[in-house]
Parts: sequence; C-alpha cells; structure tokens
Amino acid sequence: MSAAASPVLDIVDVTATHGRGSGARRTLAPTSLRVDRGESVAVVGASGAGKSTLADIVLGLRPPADGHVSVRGETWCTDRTAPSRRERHIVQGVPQDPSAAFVPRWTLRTSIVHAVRALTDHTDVDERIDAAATLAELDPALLDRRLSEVSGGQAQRAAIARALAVGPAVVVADEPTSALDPETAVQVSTALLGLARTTGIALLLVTHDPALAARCDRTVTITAPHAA
Ligand SMILES: Nc1ncnc2c1ncn2[C@@H]1O[C@H](COP(=O)(O)OP(=O)(O)OP(=O)(O)O)[C@@H](O)[C@H]1O
Repeated sequence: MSAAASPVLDIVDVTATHGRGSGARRTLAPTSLRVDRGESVAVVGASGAGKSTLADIVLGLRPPADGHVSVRGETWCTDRTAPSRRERHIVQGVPQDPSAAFVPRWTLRTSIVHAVRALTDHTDVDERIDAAATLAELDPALLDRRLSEVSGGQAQRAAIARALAVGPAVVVADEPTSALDPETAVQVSTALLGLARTTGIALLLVTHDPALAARCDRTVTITAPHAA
C-alpha cells in the first residue's frame, strides 16, 4: 500500500463555528487535507482565515462543526466525539509561545515528566525525555533549568522535546518560530522539519512565513469562509 493511501493525519471536510445561536458564525471553510508519515505540510492563509482554528481542532481542543479527523486510520474527532484521554498522546502541539508548555516554577524537565506521566504509561520517562531533547537539538542538561533560565530558542526546543517525549504520530505547530529572532527561527524550524523526516511524525505547521512554508514538503492555503 502506498503512503498516499494511508495518511497519518486525514482531515475530511472539517468546518468550524464560533459563537452560539443567532451569534454563530462560520470561521473555517470546509477543509480537507492529508499528511503522510514523515511529511511536513504548511498551512498558510490570510489573517483570520481559520488556521489556528484548524490547528485547535486537530489538537482536539475544539470540536469541528462538521467533518472529521482521523489519525492512523482511526477516528480522532468529529462534531460529536472528542479524543479520549488515552488517545491524547497521539497528537501533540508546539505552541507559538513556549511558556504555554511549561510551569514557570518547575524545571523544564519536571513539566515534561508531568506531561508524559499524564498522557502515557511509559516507565522510561527520563530516557524518553533525553532522547526527545536530543532530537530537538537541545542539550538535555538544559532541561534542569527553569523557563526563565533559558533563551527563547532553547525554550522552543524544549517545547518540541515535550511534544516528542509522549510519542505522538502527529505534531501540530502553530507559528512555532514567530517569537524567535530570524537566525534562531531558522535553527528551530530546521530541527522541527528534520525530526519529522527522521522520526516519521506527520507535521502540520501553521505559518505566516513564506520562507518557512517553502521548506515544508507541501503547502495548503486556506481561505476565510466569507471570502470563499
Ligand atoms: N474565541 C473566538 N470567538 C469568536 N470568534 C473567534 C474566536 N477565535 C477565533 N475567532 C474567529 O475565527 C476566525 C478564524 O480565526 P483564527 O485565529 O483561526 O485565524 P488565523 O487564520 O489563525 O488568523 P491569524 O493568522 O491572524 O492568527 C477569525 O474570524 C476569528 O475572528
């Protein structure tokens, strides 16, 4: 069977609505896309097109209004079903602001340990975290620092390591380098794109940066519903 016949991530006719009742408004036009094993797909589009909304749906943070998302051939979410706690490790996010991924008073490692324990039954937690840090091109020793004690680029690599440590099939990165200086942004995005290829993770990357989108395997442009 070819890779194209069995995508890791399959988004089928997904739409979104914000608001309720007479205030309800379509905020994501029907969107379908597939991401294969080891593939990176950039999601681009004008501000307000619904890119972050799509990312939130794939992360299981909000339900689609219609359509469904499958991961590895299994239903991940629909307008009626959310991912269960047991499934949550399968799709992980890398946020725009890495501080969203860490508890400031804890070391980075402690935050990651909590995430791995909350989402998996793994017993080799420290080994997994060290391996994930290495994949994210971060010296594992830096994980013994707090968020305030590392640079923005190191914090974002730690956020990537946090996502990897739980063993996802899909990583959703929403503007993962927009808070970084240009040189660090290139280094972090190189690590992210490289690990998709080496680990086989399907990477969905929301970006405004045409240069970053061009480095992904494919680009999908979404358009706001009212402009469709
Ligand atoms: N909590 C909310 N309540 C109401 N409308 C919302 C909410 N969050 C987002 N929207 C609307 O949904 C639409 C899509 O927003 P979204 O953040 O997904 O766009 P985006 O493409 O990621 O934009 P940007 O590139 O500016 O980040 C926008 O019209 C936005 O105003």
